[in-house]
Amino acid sequence: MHSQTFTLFQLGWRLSYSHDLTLQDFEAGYPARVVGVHRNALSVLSARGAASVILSAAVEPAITVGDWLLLEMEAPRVLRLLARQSLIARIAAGSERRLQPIAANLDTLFIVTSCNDDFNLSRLERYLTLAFEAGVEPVIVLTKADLCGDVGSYLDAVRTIAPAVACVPIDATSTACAEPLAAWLGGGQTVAFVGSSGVGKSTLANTLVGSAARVTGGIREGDARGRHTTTARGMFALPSGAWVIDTPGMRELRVGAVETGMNAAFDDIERLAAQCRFHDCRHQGDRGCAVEQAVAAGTLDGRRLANYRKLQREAAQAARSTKERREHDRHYGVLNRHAQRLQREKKGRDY
Ligand SMILES: Nc1nc2c(ncn2[C@@H]2O[C@H](COP(=O)(O)OP(=O)(O)OP(=O)(O)O)[C@@H](O)[C@H]2O)c(=O)[nH]1
Ligand SMILES: [Zn+2]
Repeated sequence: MHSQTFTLFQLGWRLSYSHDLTLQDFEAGYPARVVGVHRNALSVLSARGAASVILSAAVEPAITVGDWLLLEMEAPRVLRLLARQSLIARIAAGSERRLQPIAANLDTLFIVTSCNDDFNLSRLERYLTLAFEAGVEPVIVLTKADLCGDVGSYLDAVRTIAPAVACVPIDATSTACAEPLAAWLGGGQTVAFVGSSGVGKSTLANTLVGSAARVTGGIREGDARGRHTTTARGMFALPSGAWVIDTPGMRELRVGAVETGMNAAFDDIERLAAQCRFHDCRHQGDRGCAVEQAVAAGTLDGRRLANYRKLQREAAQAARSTKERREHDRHYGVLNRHAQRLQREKKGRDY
């Protein structure tokens, strides 16, 4: 897939990963980054070039795109999964509700929405929560700005919910959009896109691949492989040297809510809550509630509070399901061991 070799820095290596490695580790193995996850194998890139690592049952099953691994010096075998700097995980579909890693070691999450009916503050709050929970810097990308007569009002609206988050209006179809996003697309930086269908995620990725290709001498211009890159599943390099993680998991991300992310995404509400008269205030008709007073005074949007409550309920629900699952597993494990013992005893009698 990638014929070039990359330096560790180009692959997104950070000094902090070295802190996770001992001298023995460096003697026994070398770091490699996961760029593709297949049923039985991983595609990795390292300073040695591209390699395929066969997954054995013994290997950690939760390795995901973007992960850094320590590979054995002699054969491409996984010695260890290095501690992640950030991780986007989702609650797996189905009744089990396991946390499934989707993308690791991202620097930036581009939250993509358009300057039209797709624009929805509650959805943005969800994505912001997700980014903060994952430990990734969010950047809000407002596409279709070229079709909108009043981009300023969208920027103002974003400012009311996330004054500290960068918000960049663009025309995703124009190569000019690479410039305002350049700060997050430097060499060795890793990004991913989230957003509803039709907001321009693919368009933006294609433009970023295409525009820079043209700048760097047209190597990819008209080359079918260049186009193909953006639809490949996994992690691919932009000509700017940044990495984009684009996997089915990323596209199907269901935005759940989790506490750490909520504290960051709703820090204004958290700060108000600290001023409520009772420290166990539920902010629902409780006496001396600073949060509800702020809504009454018009300094806090009632919609935002309602969304906060909704995400809190979902987080509580998810936590409950995880606990129930653990109890179910434990119960099932006991039953299973019991059945196995009965079978062994029966066998013993048969001999
Ligand atoms: N004028 C204009 N059109 C845009 C812009 N961004 C996206 N589009 C158009 O919107 C349509 C949908 O864009 P896509 O890139 O397919 O959207 P997506 O987010 O990848 O959608 P999914 O693949 O369904 O998740 C395409 O026809 C794009 O050309 C923009 O900034 N300006
Ligand atoms: Zn309160």
